[in-house]
Amino acid sequence: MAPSLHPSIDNGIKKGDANFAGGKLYCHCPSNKVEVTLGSNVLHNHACGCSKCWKPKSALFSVVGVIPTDKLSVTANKQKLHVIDKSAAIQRNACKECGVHLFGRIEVDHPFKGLDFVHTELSDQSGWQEPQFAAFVSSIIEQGFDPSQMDGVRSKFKSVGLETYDVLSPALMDAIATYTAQKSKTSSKL
Ligand SMILES: N[C@@H](CCC(=O)N[C@@H](CS)C(=O)NCC(=O)O)C(=O)O
Ligand SMILES: [Zn+2]
Ligand SMILES: [Zn+2]
Repeated sequence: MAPSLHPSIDNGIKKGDANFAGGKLYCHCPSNKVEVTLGSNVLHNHACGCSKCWKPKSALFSVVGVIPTDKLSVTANKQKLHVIDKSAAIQRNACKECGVHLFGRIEVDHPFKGLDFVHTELSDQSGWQEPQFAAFVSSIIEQGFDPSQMDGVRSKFKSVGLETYDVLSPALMDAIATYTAQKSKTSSKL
């Protein structure tokens, strides 16, 4: 059997609702769940193969999107959250009990500062933006995936309509490079 990329991708992608206004995310604890309320839909939702993003059990990829920081609030059991790696650019706030990542926040100077990273599968509502592309695909090899099986992974993504990249999508890489150019004041010379 082919390995699971992610439960929301394996059997084809369900389109989101352009008018969806947001909803709640919950951790996996059976009780006293951490609850996060999102005041809008997410943007740039995508599969991520990196080793740092939270993924459901037996999935090779995470599915993660972004939302402006001011649209996110922790509305229950905030005391159960801790930052798993304080040295990372994305401060991933995870539940101490079940390990689920509720949101990742950028506190340092960074092109994506002001955006929080969230996993909409932690919601029981539908309408969230569907995954748009797959990022950090080759990173799954670093976590033990057999490199000879990568063609199968990339063709599976393509078969459900997702382009694959080994870093981020061209649009996001351009946004990062634009930020870097502006910061080093080189953009005026081009
Ligand atoms: N190959 C590395 C890639 C890690 C990486 O760069 N992840 C990206 C996508 S989430 C990132 O922006 N990380 C910033 C961070 O984790 O703070 C891994 O799998 O650990
Ligand atoms: Zn939990
Ligand atoms: Zn990642």
